[in-house]
Amino acid sequence: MHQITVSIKNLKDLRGILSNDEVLTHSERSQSILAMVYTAYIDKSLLESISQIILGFSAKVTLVGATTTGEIDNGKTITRSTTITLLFLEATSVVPITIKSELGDEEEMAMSLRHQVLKISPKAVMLLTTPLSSDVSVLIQNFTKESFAFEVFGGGAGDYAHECTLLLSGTEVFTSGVVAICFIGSSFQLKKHTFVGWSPMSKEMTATRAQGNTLFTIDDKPAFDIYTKYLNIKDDSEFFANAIGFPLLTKTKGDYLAKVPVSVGSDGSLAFISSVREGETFRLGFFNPEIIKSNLQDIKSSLNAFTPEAIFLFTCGCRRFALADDIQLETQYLADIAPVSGFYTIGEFCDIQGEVPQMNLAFIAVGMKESITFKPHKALPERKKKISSDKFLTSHMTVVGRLLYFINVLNEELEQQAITDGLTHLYNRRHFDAIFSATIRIAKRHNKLLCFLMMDVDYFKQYNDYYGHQAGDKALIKVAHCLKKNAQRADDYCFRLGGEEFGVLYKAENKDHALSFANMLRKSIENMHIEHEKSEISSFITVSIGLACKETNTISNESDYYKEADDLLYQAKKSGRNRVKIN
Ligand SMILES: Nc1nc2c(ncn2[C@@H]2O[C@H](COP(=O)(O)OP(=O)(O)OP(=O)(O)O)[C@@H](O)[C@H]2O)c(=O)[nH]1
Repeated sequence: MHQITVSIKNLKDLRGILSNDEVLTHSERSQSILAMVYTAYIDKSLLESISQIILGFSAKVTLVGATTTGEIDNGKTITRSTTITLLFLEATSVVPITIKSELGDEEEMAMSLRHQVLKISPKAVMLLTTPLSSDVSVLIQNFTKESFAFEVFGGGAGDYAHECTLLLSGTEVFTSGVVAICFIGSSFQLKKHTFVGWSPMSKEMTATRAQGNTLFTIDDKPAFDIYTKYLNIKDDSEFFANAIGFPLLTKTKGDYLAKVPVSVGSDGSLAFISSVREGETFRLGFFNPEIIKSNLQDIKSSLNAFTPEAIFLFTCGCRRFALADDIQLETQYLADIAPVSGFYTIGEFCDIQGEVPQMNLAFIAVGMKESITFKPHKALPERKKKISSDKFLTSHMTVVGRLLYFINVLNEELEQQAITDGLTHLYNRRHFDAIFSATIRIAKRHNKLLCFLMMDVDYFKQYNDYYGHQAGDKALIKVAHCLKKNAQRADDYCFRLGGEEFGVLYKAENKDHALSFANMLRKSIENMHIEHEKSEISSFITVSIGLACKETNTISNESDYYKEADDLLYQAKKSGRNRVKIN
């Protein structure tokens, strides 16, 4: 395998390149040639002329191309240009599959693509898509819905004006569809890496209303609020450029995926280029040069050990805005391992543990080789300028990074304090109010019984009067500790609702289970044997419990549900204390 990339200014340049000795020699030796054209110009006739020349060069050529928001020429980021990459393959064949489409038939397009790809069993499939005129998330999700035994990677064609993108396949130039380049051959090998390089900084938030690529509400408030409230980003012509620095980060398979909002709707909704799921949680992220540096170093050592013969980069156009001139450091970083080509995308993707998320802001590096004979690792040449001492980590960025880190930690501490009761360290009443409605809403999606338990310490006034207020505090801490110790499942929540009153929210298979759990809590408290001489029903501290269990679809009103548990607690007290009353 051998890769040559050149930038051309005109068709004469292209003809010159195709007649140079290096190209002719590799062409002769090759079984197939993949020619890729990446161009900033949304110019159909330019692509058609390029196609005529390249296809006329050799019958071995498979020609594909895309418009871009930046091109990569031997690792160098260049803009407003046209690059031609020729990948000479000695033992691999390349089969292109081209599907043109209209908006809305992505599912059909995906099925047809899948059917055609499966027939030829490729090792890897590189996809070029048209994100401005088709829903790429739907295409990719359906294409990879069932298991697949090939690697997938690629990116969306770009356009500086975000108006129209073009794909090229053979002699065809079109605005909507997909081109799949299938690599077939037993000696073809590939290694992919991806990272984002933005770090989370805010509290976790939930997409409470979303459909398709539109996010309407975050934590039940208009989604745009988070950009105005926390970042002072306005809904003006600069919105996209400002929001790039602060995308929403979702955690997927241990790593963060970034989603950058592209525009704001009149209802305060945010539009993205990939879909947003209701219930999805995320944090606001910030651009973190330290993470980028360390990810690049990891990729470099992994790719160096793989000894690729060519590297393709699919890197999000947004990275160029955020990294500005430093972008060169990122794309050139791998160029001393193998020739690096590629382009800046609108949305990029690659398979991660069997799934292919549509990414944003990501950097994808794909190393390829054909040789199966052992090659010793190339010792990495010393870079004249080490990445750790370069512009990536100017003192300014380090300070900003650390300040953000500080804010983050502070944020977490404040958040924890705001929801915790100072005496018992259980969740406080305020957090109960937030969790109670959220639990009811989320539980509606499951079929379990939701249980709300209200608990009150018996004869606690007498306890305080006899043992003193401080001893009373200690007793409350012990009761709280006992609750926490016994209610440990991920969706058990214990609260101090106020004074000597506690609440537990939990789920159960049925009422019998719910009741025995409540009785277990009650007995555990009595079994702590906290002496209570003034109790009329026991020698130790005991509690009374009201327990309201509900099928979640029968809860129409939170306050009625709360009152039901409260009334049951009252009945437990009235009927003798140290007992559970269930509905
Ligand atoms: N030590 C201490 N006492 C508290 C705290 N909060 C509330 N209390 C006391 O808890 C007692 C609650 O008394 P009551 O509401 O009369 O109830 P009770 O004595 O437990 O009687 P029953 O609930 O009917 O069994 C009051 O004396 C409050 O002052 C606290 O944080 N620490």
